[in-house]
Amino acid sequence: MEENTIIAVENIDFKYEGKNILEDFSANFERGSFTCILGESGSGKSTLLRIINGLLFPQKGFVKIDGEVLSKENLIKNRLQMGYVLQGNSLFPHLTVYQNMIYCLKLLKKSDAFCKEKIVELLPLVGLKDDLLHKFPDEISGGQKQRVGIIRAIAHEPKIVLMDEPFSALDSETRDKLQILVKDIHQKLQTTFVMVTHSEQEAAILGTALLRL
Ligand SMILES: Nc1ncnc2c1ncn2[C@@H]1O[C@H](COP(=O)(O)OP(=O)(O)OP(=O)(O)O)[C@@H](O)[C@H]1O
Repeated sequence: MEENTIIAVENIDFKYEGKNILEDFSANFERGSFTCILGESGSGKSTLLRIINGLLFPQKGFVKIDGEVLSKENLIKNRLQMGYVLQGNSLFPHLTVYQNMIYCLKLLKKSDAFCKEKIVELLPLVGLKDDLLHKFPDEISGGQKQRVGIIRAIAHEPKIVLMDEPFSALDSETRDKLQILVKDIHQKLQTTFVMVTHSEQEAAILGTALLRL
């Protein structure tokens, strides 16, 4: 594995109910890159993201995160080094905006004061105001939910941020704004981003690398 590789997917096979989705598939993701995954519907883009996140395990081959083979034993540790933004509303409905944002920080046992400081620092980055913090997800707009989801994914300073069509449920104006915002966040944080998208245009705006399935 090259030194600059942060995620190595090595010769994986993945089947759902006997149907091959990925076959002897390999890919390397460079540290600090923004890889956009493009491909036809059903080609296995979301499946690949779930395999990288350890939500699914391949029947053959493996994924290495920073040189370590992802396994059931080190799954929690590795997951906490990743952020995950999903399509549509993936916020916990029973938690407030603030509680959603600090979810991973709390799993990492960060103090209340640390969490508060971190969220105050991140709010302007995604263009949100603090009057939203005590609302519940069903009291805010789709664009605001995705902004909250982005904070939840980056607040614990993960090494890797995975995004699965994060803007697909949004109107074009909100989508354009959030694309710029995510590009800025990537440039500021220098974190590795992997994003599934259907849009060649989005991939051209955001991606520093392209992966076609
Ligand atoms: N839980 C599941 N059980 C069985 N088959 C599944 C399951 N999840 C996905 N599939 C199938 O696996 C294939 C790959 O799905 P996946 O969601 O990874 O594709 P995708 O490239 O992300 O598609 P899209 O662009 O439509 O979101 C599809 O044919 C899908 O129907």
